[in-house]
Amino acid sequence: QPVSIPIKGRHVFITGGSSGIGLALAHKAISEGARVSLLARSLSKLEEAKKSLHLAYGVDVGIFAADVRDYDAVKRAIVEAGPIDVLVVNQGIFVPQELEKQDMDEVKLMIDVNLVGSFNVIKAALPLMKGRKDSRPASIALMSSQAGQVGIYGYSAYSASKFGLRGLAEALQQELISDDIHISVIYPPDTETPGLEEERKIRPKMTEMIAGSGSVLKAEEVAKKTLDGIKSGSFSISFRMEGKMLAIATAGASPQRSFLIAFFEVVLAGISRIVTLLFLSNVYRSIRKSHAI
Ligand SMILES: NC(=O)C1=CN([C@@H]2O[C@H](COP(=O)(O)OP(=O)(O)OC[C@H]3O[C@@H](n4cnc5c(N)ncnc54)[C@H](OP(=O)(O)O)[C@@H]3O)[C@@H](O)[C@H]2O)C=CC1
Ligand SMILES: CCCCCCCCCCCCCCCC(=O)[C@@H](N)CO
Repeated sequence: QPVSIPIKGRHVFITGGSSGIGLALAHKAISEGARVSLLARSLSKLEEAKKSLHLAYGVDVGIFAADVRDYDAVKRAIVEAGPIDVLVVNQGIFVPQELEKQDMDEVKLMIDVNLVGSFNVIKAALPLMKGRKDSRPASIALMSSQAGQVGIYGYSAYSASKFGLRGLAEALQQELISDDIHISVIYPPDTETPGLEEERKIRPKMTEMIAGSGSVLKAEEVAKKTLDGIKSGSFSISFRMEGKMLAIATAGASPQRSFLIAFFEVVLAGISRIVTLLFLSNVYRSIRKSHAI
């Protein structure tokens, strides 16, 4: 069934909203008339974001300094922020490294922030979302990554944390559909953000080669397409041709609201598997060459 989730005049709560994709989403949501709240750890970065948004649109956003790993802090922030109509669970960290070399602390950090932290945010927001006065459709959007559709060299913990979001989203959609709460999972490729800048300094050559083979998007483009997808209640939100192909190749058991896209998923299933196998054969050939096996 088609659904439309209004943004104008509604409360959009964005975790990780002080930087990168989350901040670009805040700009976009405000430009469409939403009331926006931002949650992140660093108060100074939140205040900077608040200032830039006030400068751009003359409105004040709510800012809440909390670590998504701290359920009580997240709960306090969400109760203070008030009922949420669109929740964007966007926070995420990514420390790419071969697992053999990576500290388990870093593995746990990515799982705790990207996956368990997302559970904390959703658990804290759900009671207020289900009991919302504004009975129009609501949305919970989870920021995944193409690395949440394809496991990539150097991203073992990161991909695991992002693949986990998909299982969470598919289960949660079945639990919340009767409350008119619609789930979206967003799968961006590399996106120009402060996070990517940091990541590029350390990611293994092979990771750079594979991730770099896809598009590199501006945060604004990701924000625009994400908000459009949330408004139309799209369960999977992907970007550019390779992202659309990847979404078809990894459609799995995700729900599909659009008959047209479902038609393409069926008709293009075979070819998208062929393209994926070609992509993978390239990847393994490059790995063999670089390890001179
Ligand atoms: N950039 C890219 O190439 C891609 C990014 N993504 C995903 O998009 C999302 C945003 O990434 P991006 O904008 O690049 O990242 P940035 O590093 O630019 O921003 C990350 C945001 O998350 C916040 N954050 C980090 N850790 C925590 C925490 N423990 N608790 C609360 N907030 C936290 C940061 O604020 P603070 O540090 O103050 O807490 C910041 O606001 C992530 O989920 C990422 O996986 C997906 C595909 C591509
Ligand atoms: C049928 C389709 C064929 C397959 C083509 C797909 C190409 C996949 C490349 C994977 C790119 C991973 C980007 C990770 C971005 C990210 O999340 C990091 N920057 C950290 O945030």
